[in-house]
Amino acid sequence: FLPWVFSGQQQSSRYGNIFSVQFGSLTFVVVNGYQMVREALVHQAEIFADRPNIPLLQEIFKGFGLISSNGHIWRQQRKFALATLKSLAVNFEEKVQEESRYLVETIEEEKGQPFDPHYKINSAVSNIICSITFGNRFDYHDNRFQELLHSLAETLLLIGSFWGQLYNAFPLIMRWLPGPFRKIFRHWEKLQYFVKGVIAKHKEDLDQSEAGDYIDCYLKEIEKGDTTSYFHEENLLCSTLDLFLTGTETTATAIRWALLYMAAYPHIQEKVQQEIDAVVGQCRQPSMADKEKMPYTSAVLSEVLRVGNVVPLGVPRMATSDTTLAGFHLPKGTTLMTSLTSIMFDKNVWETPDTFNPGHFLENGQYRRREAFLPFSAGKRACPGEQLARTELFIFFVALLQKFTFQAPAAAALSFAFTLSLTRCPKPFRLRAVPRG
Ligand code: HEM
Repeated sequence: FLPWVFSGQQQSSRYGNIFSVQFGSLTFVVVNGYQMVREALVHQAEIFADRPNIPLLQEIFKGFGLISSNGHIWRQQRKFALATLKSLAVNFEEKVQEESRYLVETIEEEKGQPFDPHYKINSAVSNIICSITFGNRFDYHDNRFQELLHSLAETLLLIGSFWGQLYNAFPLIMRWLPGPFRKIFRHWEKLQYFVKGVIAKHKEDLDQSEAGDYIDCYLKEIEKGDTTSYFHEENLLCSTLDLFLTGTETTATAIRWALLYMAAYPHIQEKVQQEIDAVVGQCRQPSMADKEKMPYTSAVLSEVLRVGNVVPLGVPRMATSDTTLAGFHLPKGTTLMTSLTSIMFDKNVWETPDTFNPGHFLENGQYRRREAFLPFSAGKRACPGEQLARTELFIFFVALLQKFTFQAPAAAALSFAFTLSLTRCPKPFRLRAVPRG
C-alpha cells in the first residue's frame, strides 16, 4: 500500500494530482505535485492542521505529545516546543561541534576498513536531541543507549511496515492477534520506562538546577499549576518521546544518504572537500558562519535532501471542516497524504529529476533557493526541528568530509536500495572512511 502511494509520479499521471485510496477501514486522499500540496498545506493551512486518528499512533501516544495530538493540546505543546527549542538554540551549534569530534574519533577507530556507519551516525545525531531534552549525551559504547536507538529504529520501521498498515486498517481484529507489530508496544514500553526515569531524576533536581534543558523547562511550566492547561506529565512524556524519535531518525537517515552519495560520486565529494579546504581548512572545526561561503556544499546537502527524500509522504493531515481541493469536495475528517516524493521528483520543476545533481541548487556559482523544495513540509505542522536538522546536517557532514574520504569497499558496488516506512532509509551498507592527508 505505502509503496503504491509512494510512486506518486506514476500514479498522478494515471489518476491525476488528487485521488483517493481505500485500505480496510482507512481512506486516504493523496495529493501530488507542488501546486496541489501547497494549496492544501499553505492556502488551506487552518483546514488541514489536524492529524487523523491513526490506530497505532493513537495506541502509543493516546492523543498526547506533539506529532499526533490535535486541537488545543497540540497548539499548546507546539507553541511551547517552538519557543523552548528557540531559547535552547543558542547552544545547538556548540553541541553539534562537540559531538562531531566524538563522531570523527569513533570513525577513526575503523582505520579505513569497511564498516556500517548506521549506528555511529544515529548515536551522534541522537546525542544532540538527548542533550537538548535530557541535558546529557551518552557514550557510543553505552549498551543501554544502543538498545534504545535500536528500539527506536525498529519501532519506526514497524509502524510503517505492512504489519503496521494492517493494524491501522483492521484495528479491531489486529488488537487481539499476535504478529511482529507487537514489538512496537514492547519497544514503546521500554522507551517510556527510560524517559520516565529521566523525568523522575529531573524532578528531584529541579529546585537546585537552572532550566537547562527541555524537560526542566517543561517541569517549570507544570509547576505553575494552571489547571486549565495541558502541561502535565503524560504530555511531557509523549512530547519528549516525539522529539527523541523525530530528532534522531530523520536527520541520521539524511546523513547516511549523504555519505552514500559521496562514495558513489567521488568527483562531487572532491569538489566539496576543495571547498572545505579553502573555507575551513584542516585546523579548526566548521561552524554555521562558514555555510554562506560554501555554496557548493550547501547545494550538495540540499540535493541529498531532495533525492534522499527522507519523509516521502509527509505525515498525514486531516480536514478540520468541509472543503474543496482541485474541484473535489472533501468532507470534514478526510485524511490527506501530501506526497513530498511527487514534489522532489517533479519533472516540471527539476531539470534532471532522477539524477543526483547539485546544479539544481546553484546559479552562477551561488546557492539557489528553490521554491518547490519542501523536505520539512509546510504550513501549520511544518517540521519544528528544521533549524536544528540543518545545523546538524551541515556541521556533521563538513566535519566528516574534512577528515575522511568516503569510498565503496573494494570490489563492492554501492546500492541506493531503500526500505520504505514512515521514512525512506538506505538498506544497510558498508563504506570505507579513508583518513585524509
Ligand atoms: C532531515 C531532517 C528532518 C526532516 C526531513 C523532517 C521532516 C519532517 C516532516 C516532513 C514533517 C511533517 C510535517 C507536516 O505534517 O507537514 C515533520 C514533522 C515533525 N518533525 Fe521533523 N524533520 C527532520 C528533523 C527533525 C528534528 C531534528 C526534529 C526535532 C527537533 C523534528 C521534529 C519534528 C516534529 C516534532 C514534527 C511534528 C510536528 C507537528 O505535528 O506539529 N524533525 N518533520
